[in-house]
Amino acid sequence: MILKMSLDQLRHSIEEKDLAIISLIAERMKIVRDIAREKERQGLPVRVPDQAHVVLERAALESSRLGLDPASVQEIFQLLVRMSEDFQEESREKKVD
Ligand SMILES: C=C(O[C@@H]1C=C(C(=O)O)C=C[C@H]1O)C(=O)O
Repeated sequence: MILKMSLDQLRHSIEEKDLAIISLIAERMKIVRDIAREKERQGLPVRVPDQAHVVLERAALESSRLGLDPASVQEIFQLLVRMSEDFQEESREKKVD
């Protein structure tokens, strides 16, 4: 079925998926904001290497299951974790000022 679609239609399908990915990143960051508040309340550090490791391992496993290159997907998740940690650091810095 996908073979019958024009290049424009296929690119439109990619656009829809790209927008969905961005939406999910925004949802992830909303959860990060709640986690940031809770960790600050409990006096816990922003960066938790063991938890980041769990996230990256899960990404690799799920990627392999779906036939994707795990190392490439892990790179994407490294970026997401960095974005999340940077956001948490910045929100703590803002409270100090
Ligand atoms: C979100 C958290 O904060 C950090 C960011 C993580 C992430 O974005 O997945 C994971 C671990 C922490 O380094 C957390 O502690 O769960």
